[in-house]
Amino acid sequence: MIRAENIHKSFGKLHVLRDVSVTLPGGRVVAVIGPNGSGKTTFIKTLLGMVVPDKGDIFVEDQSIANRHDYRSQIGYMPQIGKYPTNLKIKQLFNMMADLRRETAPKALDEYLVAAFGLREMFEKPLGTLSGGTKQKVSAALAFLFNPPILILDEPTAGLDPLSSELLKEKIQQEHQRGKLILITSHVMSDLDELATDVLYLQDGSVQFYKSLEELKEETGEQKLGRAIAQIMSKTVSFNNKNPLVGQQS
Ligand SMILES: Nc1ncnc2c1ncn2[C@@H]1O[C@H](COP(=O)(O)OP(=O)(O)OP(=O)(O)O)[C@@H](O)[C@H]1O
Repeated sequence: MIRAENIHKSFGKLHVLRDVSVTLPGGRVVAVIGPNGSGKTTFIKTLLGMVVPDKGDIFVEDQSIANRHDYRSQIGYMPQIGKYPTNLKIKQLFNMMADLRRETAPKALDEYLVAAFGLREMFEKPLGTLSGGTKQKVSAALAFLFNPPILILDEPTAGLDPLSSELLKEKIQQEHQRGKLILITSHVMSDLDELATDVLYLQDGSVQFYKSLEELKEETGEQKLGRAIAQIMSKTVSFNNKNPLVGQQS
């Protein structure tokens, strides 16, 4: 379980997170949704300790993460864009991660995605030579490798081909069935519709709502998450204010 309490974060004058307080329990798949720039990645990074909040605290399994890093072994993280040393081979990256995790890693690694994505056949390839989609596969396989109880996936299916995307979604569903907490940010509403149990909606760095998918669909009268979100966004975003063409007629 993760608990965020009154998280604030600014970059210079830009207030990116405003008083974010949420509890993310085990056994749930929470979709973190919001317009571009609404603070989703920044929020995720505060949970990982990659961004330090200006105010507020985060608890993982009831322990504050302030000035700690050991809790990170409980989290598998798939970044939006994996940045790896270009000359390192896939195999070396996996060995290096296993080495770093030596003390906390389980005896049996979860190599399901390594096999499903055929990564072993590419083990000798340097990371700098991989296509964007293959890099995504490496990031996904690493996130699941140490069988962590919490998974944080930032745009996990972006750049994956349809088969790989299905394989990853199947894996996410399996891990959900095993009671893990899974956080996903994505702009692909159809994926979230299949995977999410709850929706955390951020707008300008504030929590606009946090509710179950079922509740959201019931309230909006929509059967699809995409339509439910579009309905909410159309109420919160003033189209005319954002439309550069409005008011330009002479
Ligand atoms: N390190 C940083 N320094 C300065 N500004 C930053 C930094 N990280 C993020 N921002 C700004 O904070 C805001 C929120 O960014 P963030 O990446 O969290 O949004 P997001 O909701 O994940 O967006 P998207 O949907 O486009 O991925 C943006 O305006 C971004 O430019």
